Amino acid sequence: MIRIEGLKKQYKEAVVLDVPFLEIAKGECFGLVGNNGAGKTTLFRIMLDLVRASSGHVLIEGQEVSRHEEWKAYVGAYLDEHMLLSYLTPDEYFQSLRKIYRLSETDLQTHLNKFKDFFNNEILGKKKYIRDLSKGNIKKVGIAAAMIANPKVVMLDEPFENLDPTSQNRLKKLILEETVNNELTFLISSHDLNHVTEICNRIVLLEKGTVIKDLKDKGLMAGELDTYFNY
Ligand SMILES: Nc1ncnc2c1ncn2[C@@H]1O[C@H](COP(=O)(O)OP(=O)(O)OP(=O)(O)O)[C@@H](O)[C@H]1O
Repeated sequence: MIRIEGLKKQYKEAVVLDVPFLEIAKGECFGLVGNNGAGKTTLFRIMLDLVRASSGHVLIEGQEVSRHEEWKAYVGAYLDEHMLLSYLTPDEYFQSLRKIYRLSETDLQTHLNKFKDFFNNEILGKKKYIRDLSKGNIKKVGIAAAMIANPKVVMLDEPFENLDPTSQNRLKKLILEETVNNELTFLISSHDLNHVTEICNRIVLLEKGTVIKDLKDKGLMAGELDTYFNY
Protein backbone atom coordinates (compact mmCIF):
# COMPACT_ATOMS: atom_id res chain seq x y z
CA MET A 1 0.00 0.00 0.00
CA ILE A 2 2.79 2.45 0.95
CA ARG A 3 6.35 2.07 -0.22
CA ILE A 4 9.33 4.28 0.55
CA GLU A 5 12.38 3.98 -1.69
CA GLY A 6 15.75 5.63 -1.15
CA LEU A 7 14.24 8.52 0.78
CA LYS A 8 16.56 11.25 2.00
CA LYS A 9 15.97 14.72 3.33
CA GLN A 10 18.80 17.10 3.83
CA TYR A 11 18.86 20.67 5.12
CA LYS A 12 22.22 22.08 3.99
CA GLU A 13 24.76 19.49 5.19
CA ALA A 14 22.47 17.93 7.76
CA VAL A 15 20.77 14.69 6.73
CA VAL A 16 17.60 14.61 8.82
CA LEU A 17 16.01 11.57 7.17
CA ASP A 18 17.55 8.55 5.47
CA VAL A 19 15.18 5.64 4.86
CA PRO A 20 16.43 3.32 2.09
CA PHE A 21 13.31 1.13 2.02
CA LEU A 22 10.10 0.76 3.98
CA GLU A 23 6.79 -0.86 3.12
CA ILE A 24 3.56 -0.42 5.03
CA ALA A 25 0.80 -2.91 4.34
CA LYS A 26 -2.93 -2.34 4.09
CA GLY A 27 -4.69 -2.53 7.43
CA GLU A 28 -1.46 -2.08 9.37
CA CYS A 29 -1.49 0.12 12.45
CA PHE A 30 2.00 1.54 12.07
CA GLY A 31 3.55 3.37 14.98
CA LEU A 32 6.45 5.76 14.50
CA VAL A 33 8.52 6.60 17.56
CA GLY A 34 11.78 8.36 18.27
CA ASN A 35 13.23 11.14 20.36
CA ASN A 36 12.83 14.83 19.57
CA GLY A 37 14.25 15.64 16.16
CA ALA A 38 14.39 11.99 15.05
CA GLY A 39 12.54 12.81 11.81
CA LYS A 40 9.00 11.57 12.46
CA THR A 41 7.19 14.72 11.33
CA THR A 42 9.57 15.17 8.39
CA LEU A 43 8.72 11.66 7.20
CA PHE A 44 4.97 12.32 7.46
CA ARG A 45 5.32 15.67 5.71
CA ILE A 46 7.21 14.09 2.83
CA MET A 47 4.60 11.32 2.62
CA LEU A 48 1.92 13.98 2.25
CA ASP A 49 3.95 15.97 -0.28
CA LEU A 50 4.13 18.93 2.10
CA VAL A 51 7.92 18.80 1.99
CA ARG A 52 10.03 17.70 -0.98
CA ALA A 53 12.51 14.89 -0.42
CA SER A 54 16.14 15.58 -1.37
CA SER A 55 16.14 12.19 -3.10
CA GLY A 56 14.00 9.07 -3.31
CA HIS A 57 10.25 8.83 -3.22
CA VAL A 58 7.09 7.72 -1.49
CA LEU A 59 4.53 5.65 -3.34
CA ILE A 60 0.97 5.23 -2.17
CA GLU A 61 -0.93 2.53 -4.05
CA GLY A 62 1.89 2.59 -6.61
CA GLN A 63 1.74 6.33 -7.21
CA GLU A 64 4.53 8.72 -6.37
CA VAL A 65 2.96 11.29 -4.08
CA SER A 66 5.04 14.15 -5.46
CA ARG A 67 3.94 13.48 -9.05
CA HIS A 68 0.30 12.41 -8.79
CA GLU A 69 -2.89 13.64 -7.19
CA GLU A 70 -5.15 10.56 -6.99
CA TRP A 71 -3.73 9.39 -3.65
CA LYS A 72 -5.23 12.51 -2.04
CA ALA A 73 -8.69 10.96 -2.43
CA TYR A 74 -7.92 8.17 0.00
CA VAL A 75 -5.41 9.62 2.41
CA GLY A 76 -6.52 11.58 5.47
CA ALA A 77 -4.13 13.29 7.84
CA TYR A 78 -3.90 15.53 10.82
CA LEU A 79 -0.42 16.77 11.62
CA ASP A 80 -1.06 20.12 13.29
CA GLU A 81 -3.39 23.09 13.67
CA HIS A 82 -2.24 24.61 10.39
CA MET A 83 -4.33 22.01 8.62
CA LEU A 84 -7.55 23.49 10.05
CA LEU A 85 -9.56 26.60 9.22
CA SER A 86 -9.43 28.06 12.71
CA TYR A 87 -11.73 31.00 11.97
CA LEU A 88 -14.63 28.55 11.53
CA THR A 89 -16.59 26.76 14.22
CA PRO A 90 -16.19 22.96 14.16
CA ASP A 91 -19.73 22.68 12.68
CA GLU A 92 -18.85 25.13 9.90
CA TYR A 93 -15.57 23.36 9.27
CA PHE A 94 -17.17 19.93 8.99
CA GLN A 95 -19.82 21.38 6.67
CA SER A 96 -17.06 22.84 4.46
CA LEU A 97 -15.37 19.46 4.30
CA ARG A 98 -18.70 17.81 3.54
CA LYS A 99 -19.03 20.05 0.48
CA ILE A 100 -15.42 19.58 -0.62
CA TYR A 101 -15.71 15.80 -0.41
CA ARG A 102 -19.29 15.78 -1.77
CA LEU A 103 -20.74 13.93 1.21
CA SER A 104 -24.43 13.96 2.02
CA GLU A 105 -25.75 15.38 5.32
CA THR A 106 -26.45 11.78 6.35
CA ASP A 107 -22.88 10.72 5.55
CA LEU A 108 -21.57 13.58 7.67
CA GLN A 109 -23.87 12.84 10.60
CA THR A 110 -22.96 9.13 10.45
CA HIS A 111 -19.31 10.08 10.52
CA LEU A 112 -19.67 12.54 13.39
CA ASN A 113 -21.74 10.05 15.39
CA LYS A 114 -18.72 7.77 15.52
CA PHE A 115 -16.94 10.57 17.39
CA LYS A 116 -19.78 11.32 19.82
CA ASP A 117 -18.05 9.92 22.91
CA PHE A 118 -14.67 11.26 21.80
CA PHE A 119 -16.12 14.78 21.39
CA ASN A 120 -17.62 14.57 24.89
CA ASN A 121 -20.26 17.18 24.02
CA GLU A 122 -17.64 19.94 23.71
CA ILE A 123 -17.18 20.24 19.97
CA LEU A 124 -20.45 20.41 18.07
CA GLY A 125 -23.19 23.04 18.43
CA LYS A 126 -21.11 25.28 20.66
CA LYS A 127 -20.76 28.32 18.37
CA LYS A 128 -17.11 28.58 19.37
CA TYR A 129 -14.41 29.12 16.78
CA ILE A 130 -11.82 26.37 16.41
CA ARG A 131 -9.12 28.87 17.38
CA ASP A 132 -10.81 29.36 20.75
CA LEU A 133 -11.06 25.66 21.63
CA SER A 134 -8.67 24.00 24.06
CA LYS A 135 -5.65 22.26 22.54
CA GLY A 136 -7.14 18.84 23.14
CA ASN A 137 -10.45 19.81 21.56
CA ILE A 138 -8.68 21.32 18.53
CA LYS A 139 -6.93 17.97 18.12
CA LYS A 140 -10.27 16.17 18.26
CA VAL A 141 -11.58 18.33 15.40
CA GLY A 142 -8.45 17.58 13.36
CA ILE A 143 -8.63 13.84 13.93
CA ALA A 144 -12.33 13.66 13.02
CA ALA A 145 -11.62 15.78 9.93
CA ALA A 146 -8.77 13.51 8.86
CA MET A 147 -11.16 10.56 8.79
CA ILE A 148 -14.15 12.32 7.19
CA ALA A 149 -13.83 11.23 3.56
CA ASN A 150 -13.60 7.46 4.06
CA PRO A 151 -9.83 7.37 3.70
CA LYS A 152 -7.89 4.14 3.31
CA VAL A 153 -4.85 5.63 5.04
CA VAL A 154 -4.85 7.96 8.04
CA MET A 155 -1.71 9.72 9.27
CA LEU A 156 -1.78 11.25 12.72
CA ASP A 157 1.11 13.15 14.29
CA GLU A 158 1.07 12.93 18.09
CA PRO A 159 -2.67 12.19 18.30
CA PHE A 160 -2.62 11.52 22.05
CA GLU A 161 -0.82 14.73 23.02
CA ASN A 162 -3.07 17.18 24.89
CA LEU A 163 -5.91 14.69 25.18
CA ASP A 164 -7.22 13.82 28.63
CA PRO A 165 -6.89 10.13 29.66
CA THR A 166 -10.54 9.37 28.87
CA SER A 167 -10.21 10.85 25.40
CA GLN A 168 -6.94 8.98 24.83
CA ASN A 169 -8.72 5.72 25.60
CA ARG A 170 -11.67 6.63 23.38
CA LEU A 171 -9.29 7.46 20.54
CA LYS A 172 -7.51 4.13 20.89
CA LYS A 173 -10.89 2.38 20.73
CA LEU A 174 -11.85 4.35 17.61
CA ILE A 175 -8.57 3.55 15.87
CA LEU A 176 -8.86 -0.15 16.70
CA GLU A 177 -12.46 -0.25 15.47
CA GLU A 178 -11.53 1.43 12.19
CA THR A 179 -8.60 -0.94 11.66
CA VAL A 180 -10.72 -4.03 12.34
CA ASN A 181 -14.05 -3.00 10.74
CA ASN A 182 -12.88 -0.93 7.77
CA GLU A 183 -9.30 -2.17 7.27
CA LEU A 184 -7.97 1.36 7.55
CA THR A 185 -4.21 1.77 7.59
CA PHE A 186 -3.05 4.05 10.40
CA LEU A 187 0.30 5.76 10.66
CA ILE A 188 0.72 7.19 14.11
CA SER A 189 3.68 9.07 15.46
CA SER A 190 3.81 9.33 19.19
CA HIS A 191 5.95 9.83 22.25
CA ASP A 192 3.46 7.79 24.22
CA LEU A 193 4.99 4.34 24.09
CA ASN A 194 2.19 2.71 26.08
CA HIS A 195 -0.49 3.82 23.65
CA VAL A 196 1.39 2.90 20.49
CA THR A 197 2.42 -0.50 21.79
CA GLU A 198 -1.18 -1.14 22.77
CA ILE A 199 -2.75 -0.35 19.40
CA CYS A 200 -0.01 -0.78 16.78
CA ASN A 201 0.94 -4.10 15.25
CA ARG A 202 4.20 -2.61 14.03
CA ILE A 203 6.47 0.06 15.47
CA VAL A 204 9.36 1.71 13.70
CA LEU A 205 11.94 3.49 15.81
CA LEU A 206 13.75 6.40 14.22
CA GLU A 207 17.04 7.77 15.48
CA LYS A 208 18.60 10.80 13.80
CA GLY A 209 16.57 10.10 10.65
CA THR A 210 17.33 6.41 10.29
CA VAL A 211 15.28 3.35 11.12
CA ILE A 212 17.05 1.55 13.91
CA LYS A 213 14.28 -0.87 14.89
CA ASP A 214 11.34 -2.29 13.00
CA LEU A 215 9.30 -4.14 15.60
CA LYS A 216 6.56 -6.50 14.48
CA ASP A 217 6.32 -8.90 17.40
CA LYS A 218 3.74 -7.47 19.81
CA GLY A 219 5.13 -9.53 22.65
CA LEU A 220 8.56 -7.96 22.34
CA MET A 221 7.72 -4.34 21.44
CA ALA A 222 7.30 -2.91 24.93
CA GLY A 223 10.54 -4.48 26.20
CA GLU A 224 12.58 -3.37 23.17
CA LEU A 225 11.31 0.20 23.42
CA ASP A 226 11.81 0.27 27.16
CA THR A 227 15.44 -0.81 26.74
CA TYR A 228 16.05 1.87 24.09
CA PHE A 229 14.34 4.79 25.81
CA ASN A 230 15.70 4.03 29.27
CA TYR A 231 19.27 3.88 28.12
N1 LIG B 1 12.85 23.60 7.68
C1 LIG B 1 13.86 23.02 8.33
N2 LIG B 1 15.12 23.51 8.26
C2 LIG B 1 16.14 22.93 8.91
N3 LIG B 1 16.02 21.82 9.68
C3 LIG B 1 14.79 21.30 9.79
C4 LIG B 1 13.64 21.86 9.14
N4 LIG B 1 12.55 21.10 9.44
C5 LIG B 1 13.01 20.11 10.25
N5 LIG B 1 14.33 20.23 10.46
C6 LIG B 1 15.16 19.36 11.29
O1 LIG B 1 14.88 18.01 10.95
C7 LIG B 1 15.06 17.18 12.09
C8 LIG B 1 13.85 16.29 12.24
O2 LIG B 1 12.77 17.08 12.72
P1 LIG B 1 11.31 16.48 12.91
O3 LIG B 1 10.41 17.61 13.28
O4 LIG B 1 10.96 15.66 11.75
O5 LIG B 1 11.53 15.51 14.15
P2 LIG B 1 10.46 14.78 15.06
O6 LIG B 1 10.92 13.37 15.22
O7 LIG B 1 9.09 14.99 14.54
O8 LIG B 1 10.66 15.55 16.44
P3 LIG B 1 9.67 15.89 17.67
O9 LIG B 1 9.50 14.59 18.41
O10 LIG B 1 10.46 16.88 18.45
O11 LIG B 1 8.40 16.42 17.11
C9 LIG B 1 15.33 18.10 13.27
O12 LIG B 1 16.71 18.15 13.51
C10 LIG B 1 14.84 19.46 12.77
O13 LIG B 1 15.55 20.52 13.36
